[in-house]
Formats: sequence, C-alpha cells, structure tokens
Amino acid sequence: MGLMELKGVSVIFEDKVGLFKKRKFYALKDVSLSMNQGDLLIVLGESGAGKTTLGRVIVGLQKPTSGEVVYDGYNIWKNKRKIFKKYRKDVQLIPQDPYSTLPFNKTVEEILVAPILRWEKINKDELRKRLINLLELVKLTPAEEFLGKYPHQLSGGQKQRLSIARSLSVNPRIIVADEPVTMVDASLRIGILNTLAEIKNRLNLTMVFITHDIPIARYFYHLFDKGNTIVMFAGRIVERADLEEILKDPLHPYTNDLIKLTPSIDNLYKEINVKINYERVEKGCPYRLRCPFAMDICKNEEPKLFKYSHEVACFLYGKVGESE
Ligand SMILES: Nc1ncnc2c1ncn2[C@@H]1O[C@H](COP(=O)(O)OP(=O)(O)OP(=O)(O)O)[C@@H](O)[C@H]1O
Repeated sequence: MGLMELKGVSVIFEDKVGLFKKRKFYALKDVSLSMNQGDLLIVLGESGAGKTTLGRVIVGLQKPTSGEVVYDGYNIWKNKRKIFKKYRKDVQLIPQDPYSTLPFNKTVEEILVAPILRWEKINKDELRKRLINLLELVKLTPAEEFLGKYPHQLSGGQKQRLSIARSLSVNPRIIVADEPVTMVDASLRIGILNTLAEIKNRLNLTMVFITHDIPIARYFYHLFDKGNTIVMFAGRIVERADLEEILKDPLHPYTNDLIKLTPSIDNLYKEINVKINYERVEKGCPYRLRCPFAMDICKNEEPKLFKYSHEVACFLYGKVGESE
C-alpha cells in the first residue's frame, strides 16, 4: 500500500455545445496511481489533458465522480471529517500562477502565518523561527527583510518562491507542483527548479510535478535521476514509465508527437487550446483523430493501459491480456 493511491478515479464535467446543449466529458477517466513517501511523479501532457484536474483531485480540492482517493490507508471522501482535515493539511498545492493566488493586501509574514495558525498553537518566538526557516528554505534571504513586504514588491520568481513557502508552511508530506515555473521568467526557472528539488530531498517529500514542457520535466528529473512519469491525454493515462525510458522509447503515438514537437511546444500548446473542444471523441481511443496509425479497432474500443516494454494504452501494441 502506497502513501497515496488513486483507484480508478474519474471526473466528469459538462461543457457547452452550441447555444443550449451541454455535453458531459471525462476530465479524468479511470486514473489509477500509487505513490510512496519521497516519490517523484511527473505528469506530462498538453493543455486540457486533465493535469490540473488530477492535481486538484490529489490535494482534495476536486471530488472524483467515481473511484477512490486513498491516503495513509483511508478513503478520504468516505471517512471522518478529522481524517479529511489532516489529509488537506498533509497534501499541499503549489499553484501555477503566483500572481493571482497571493493576496495583494497582505505582507509576506501575514501570508505565511495564516495557514500555520489554522493548524497549530505556536508561541511568538517559535512562529518567528518558523517563518525565517521557511523563507531561508525557499531562498528568500535575508529573511527578515522579506517579512514586511507585499507581493507587489516581489519579482515574479520571488512570488513563486513565496508561494512555495506558503505550501510548505503547514509541514505537508505531499506537494503537488502544478506548472511551477510556467509563469516565471525563463531566466529564473532553473533556480526555482533547483530549490524545489533541494526542498524535496531535504524534507523527503512526495512530489507530483505537473508540466506540459518536456525540457523542464527532463531538467527536474535529472536532479534526481529517477522519476515515474505519466503521459496524459484527454484525461487518460496513455503511457507510464520512468521519464528517461519514455523519452528513449516512447510507445504511444501521442507521446511521440509530444516529443517531436518539443522545440515548438509552446506553439503546440496554443494551437491545441483551440483544437481541443472538437477533438473530444465519444467512443474509441481519444487520440484516434490525430493518430497517424489509427485502425478500425480504435474507432470502437478504448485501449486500456497494459504492460508492453512499459505501460501504454494503445492497440498498436496489442490488447490487455494479449502480451501475457
Ligand atoms: N470546473 C470545470 N468545469 C468544466 N470543465 C472544466 C472544469 N475544469 C476543467 N475543465 C475542463 O476539463 C479539461 C481538463 O482541464 P485541466 O485544467 O485539468 O487540463 P490541464 O491539462 O491542466 O490544462 P491546462 O494546463 O491548460 O490547465 C479541459 O477541457 C478544461 O476546460
């Protein structure tokens, strides 16, 4: 049993088709995964793949339509409030956009103190020590100088560091970092990734690292030289293995396309934002409309993840059970 498990989790949302009609779709479909203390899970996929929804499910902000979220052995949506509360403290999100998620009218000190006091009784001296430690951990130093500042007095990179400190303030065991450097100036990204990796190691955190950007995933991965990775498309896990294995030997046609388009991944990202709505398929493989290898079976059946050389959900490699 892992520290955290998702068992067959699906999330169904509705979107508008035309003026009056609504259509249900899977933002996540049948997602299962397991993480132990200290693990790194990298989540790769384009915009709309369901990465943020997955992150929100993992931190308990999104209730699954079906399936189970199990933390420390408890199904968190079926258990006592006390267990859910502890889980919400232990699993924290670093949001994508520090610009909109940090309150503009509060100082760094107020921003960090609020979550701590929500969970703990702590005296003034200890609280101060804790704040200084937190700011040093995220390299906002000299820490004393930052305590009285407001978010607008911080640079983009410093804002994201503060956002990281806020997530760490309640001593979580699991951190979900959702595109943690996407909104940050390119020149500052490496520094923030290095700090995140250092923090992960020092606190032995379990970390879910969400990104659409393969070079960033790769850089982060190489700070540990291991990292289980899932590739997502249309809310499904379409491939799963260690990142280097996926990049060396990508099996799913979508993963291949994602890698091929890497130098211009931001263009792909923009393009897909437009495409994604009419691409949603009702039946069969969700990637079949874009897939150069689509076969008849892909129109009618949805491939499930199965073990080939590593896990993949694609009929090119056979069907579940056929490889055994
Ligand atoms: N609350 C919601 N109601 C309806 N649809 C939603 C909701 N939240 C997300 N979606 C849709 O679900 C799909 C998956 O969204 P999600 O944000 O999880 O994708 P993503 O991979 O994180 O993309 P991005 O990086 O652009 O955020 C998208 O089509 C999105 O528009």
